[in-house]
Amino acid sequence: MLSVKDAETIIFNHVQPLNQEHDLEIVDLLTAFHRILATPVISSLDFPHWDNSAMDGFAVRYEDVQNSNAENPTILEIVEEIPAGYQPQNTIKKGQAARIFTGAIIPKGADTIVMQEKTKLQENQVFIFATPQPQEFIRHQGDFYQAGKELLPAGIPLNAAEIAILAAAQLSTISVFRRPRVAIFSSGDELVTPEQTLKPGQIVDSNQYALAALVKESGAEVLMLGIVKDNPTALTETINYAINNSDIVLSSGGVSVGDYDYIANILAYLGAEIHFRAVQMRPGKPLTFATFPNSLYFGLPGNPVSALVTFWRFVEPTIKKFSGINPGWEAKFLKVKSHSELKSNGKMETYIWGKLNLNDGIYEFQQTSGNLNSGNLINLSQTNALAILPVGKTLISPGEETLVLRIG
Ligand SMILES: Nc1nc2c(c(=O)[nH]1)N[C@H]1C(S)=C(S)[C@@H](COP(=O)(O)OP(=O)(O)OC[C@H]3O[C@@H](n4cnc5c(N)ncnc54)[C@H](O)[C@@H]3O)O[C@H]1N2
Ligand code: MOO
Ligand SMILES: [Mg+2]
Repeated sequence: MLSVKDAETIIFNHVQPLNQEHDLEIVDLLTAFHRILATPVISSLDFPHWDNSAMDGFAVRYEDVQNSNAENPTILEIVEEIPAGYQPQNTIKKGQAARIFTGAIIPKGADTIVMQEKTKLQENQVFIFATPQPQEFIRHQGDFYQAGKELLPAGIPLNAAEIAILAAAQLSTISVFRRPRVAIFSSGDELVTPEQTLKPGQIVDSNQYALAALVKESGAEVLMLGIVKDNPTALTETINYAINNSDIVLSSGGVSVGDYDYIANILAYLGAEIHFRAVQMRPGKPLTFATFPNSLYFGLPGNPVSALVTFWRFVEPTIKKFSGINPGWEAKFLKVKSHSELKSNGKMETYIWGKLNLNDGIYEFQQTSGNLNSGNLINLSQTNALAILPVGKTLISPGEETLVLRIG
């Protein structure tokens, strides 16, 4: 059976990220949050824009104050007060200083700031009680960034820091990648909506809602196509619509070997290239991956945990890579101590859901309580990690290290 690693390689090799020229949207600073920058940003401003003071104090000439101490303070004449936002009018000459505040422009002639705690102000004179370092507390023009260089590279998600940088650079129309469009539907004769009355044998289509939430969390747009009966005609119609109206299609159910599991046949009928129909993992074994000329298709297994585990392991990084995130679209794994005993039959790469708990600042994995059955979605609540036992590993004892995938 195909290993998880090989399945991942096949999938990610088929993900062609959004195009830097054609897949753009222009957004403003307030709507840019969590969008992906599509083109590199270059500013024509230096940061800082001009030499400025890092402290409230006095702008001085270093050579005037280089022998100052508490017993022999240097006394300078204050010729100007420079608050932030004010353009200094005077040049500081020998024996002179300017009163200055944090962020204000350094006046001509001055080369050093003495913080006010090391001074005493008396009328228009300042007593300097300590010798500063030359250039101390001056933030020089261009120290942080020089105009014309790359300020932000394409492919990064715009979080608070990046939005602050764009605002500071006065760049308020921002070119981001459009959101990928992900179609979702559920297949199964037994499925009803949360609003419908349950008849014997029926269950609620919870996968559609879970997947919609995860797709949104991954930064994509959701196209909800509802519940489709285990009926080849209805499924063909839905899949055909989905592949023509989205970049990525997620179905859940109908991918195993049962008589009513039609998905793979319909994909083949519609001309898909089916890359695999099973992966050596549990839960999630019947995961199906296929490609059409303009869309990627994931046939997720119907069991609620299997659908989510395969989403976290394969679909989330696919959406991120497709969105243009680069670098950093890959799934992130941590090595942590396991608090619980973790078991597997050793035949499949096994994903065990649970929590990463902080213990004295160190993460520990704790398996969820109750039944680890891929049909049991109840104990998925508040889980935030999947511990992974590789093929061949049957036991991880408490205190032993395990690999985990962070989720949510
Ligand atoms: N003979 C075999 N039977 C099964 C195998 C196998 O290898 N040989 N694999 C099992 C595994 S593993 C899984 S996982 C499931 C996958 O099944 P399907 O993807 O075909 O899904 P269904 O048969 O349609 O449903 C399975 C299960 O999940 C429930 N379900 C389906 N859709 C939803 C939904 N939208 N929301 C909530 N729950 C859903 C469904 O009622 C079933 O209980 O196959 C095993 N069988
Ligand atoms: O391995 Mo299936 O995906 O659990 O029930
Ligand atoms: Mg089935």
